[in-house]
Amino acid sequence: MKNKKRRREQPRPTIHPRNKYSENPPDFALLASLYPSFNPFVFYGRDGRPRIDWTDFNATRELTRVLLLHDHGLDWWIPDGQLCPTVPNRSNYIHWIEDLLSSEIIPKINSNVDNIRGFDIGTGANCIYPLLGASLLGWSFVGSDVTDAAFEWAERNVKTNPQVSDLIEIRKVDTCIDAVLGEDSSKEDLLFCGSKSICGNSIGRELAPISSSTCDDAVEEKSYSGPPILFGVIRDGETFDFCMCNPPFFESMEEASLNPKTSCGGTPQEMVCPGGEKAFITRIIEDSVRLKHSFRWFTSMVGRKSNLKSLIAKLREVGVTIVKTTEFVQGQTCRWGIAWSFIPPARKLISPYVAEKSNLSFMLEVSVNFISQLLAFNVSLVPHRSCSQSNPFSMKMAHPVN
Ligand SMILES: C[S@@+](CC[C@H](N)C(=O)[O-])C[C@H]1O[C@@H](n2cnc3c(N)ncnc32)[C@H](O)[C@@H]1O
Repeated sequence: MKNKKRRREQPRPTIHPRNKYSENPPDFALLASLYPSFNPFVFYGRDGRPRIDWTDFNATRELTRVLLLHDHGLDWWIPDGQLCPTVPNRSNYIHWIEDLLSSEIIPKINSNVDNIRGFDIGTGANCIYPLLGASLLGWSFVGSDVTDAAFEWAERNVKTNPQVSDLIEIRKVDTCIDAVLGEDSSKEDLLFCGSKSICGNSIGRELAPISSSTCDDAVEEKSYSGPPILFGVIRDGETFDFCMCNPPFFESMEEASLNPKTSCGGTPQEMVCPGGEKAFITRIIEDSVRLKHSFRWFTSMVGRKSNLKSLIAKLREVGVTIVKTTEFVQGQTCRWGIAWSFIPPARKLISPYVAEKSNLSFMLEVSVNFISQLLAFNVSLVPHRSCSQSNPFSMKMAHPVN
């Protein structure tokens, strides 16, 4: 009882310990003194502390610009209205992936390549994840997007930073996907062609949804019906250590505008998708089945905790070997991270399924011929450094990977 009480009293983690801002939050007064363009957005509250108006898009964009410049040496800009990322929050997702990769529970796909290679689904005009991943950790990226604005501005943000530009490729998703579907695509697969819009906007043209054989009841009526996400975008023979995604969370702009406390911009194309994030991530899961040999980890951000349960059920259904979740506490709001893999874990496991109430992560039992499964994935069989975690079901990391 005592222990329980003590556990509850512990403060919730708000920021990853390796996050640049975990010990030193952005100093608005300092930034205002160094960057005259930021100065007009800073005011002082009654307590004498410097603040900005989080509901002012120009203020949040200028803060992001000066933080990327001051702390990361990145020259960055986005046009009015495009989704403006908050740098400390986006960094948390990068560091969580860093934790997943370094845990070595899932062996490397390509042991010859030292360089970590990621795929950022929906990189946006801001291109924030590739810019942070490349500048903080030297990772290389392909960042995809469907809109012209995202493609043009992401490319611009890469080109204005020659120190990372060789590490980042921006890939425009071909919205005419009947040309790129693989041989195993059935007639039930979606066809989407012609419009430059993605899901969510009235311009989008939808045809048949993806094969119902892989859909469970929970998502049947809200299948994703937009342009390709991974399958059809990943090229033959490409391999990645991970993919990441900050999906269009919402089903409508009304839903997206329910948080008046901040203004981070965001166009309908960036924020909205029929079926919302659940449909979008479900499609990523379906794609991951087809691309299971091309990625070590698949990951996505999840905006609603209630969606985690059905997404995890879907992952079990498609036969993943491991699922990890985490919580990102971002100011007043919470987001979740979900990660999965089809690669047999590096250590043989005992229990078929462990999912405590407080711990949604699990690994499936590695049952049949462990070594031949590893070989099928072309993973390195070199012994790995031992992990500090003794219990693979609750991989304890400095930041909670629950
Ligand atoms: C919520 S925004 C995330 C932008 C950026 N990654 C960030 O974190 O600020 C979602 C992005 O996904 C893009 N998107 C939507 N459908 C897509 C698809 N099928 N393939 C690639 N990108 C897509 C949107 O255009 C938008 O830029």
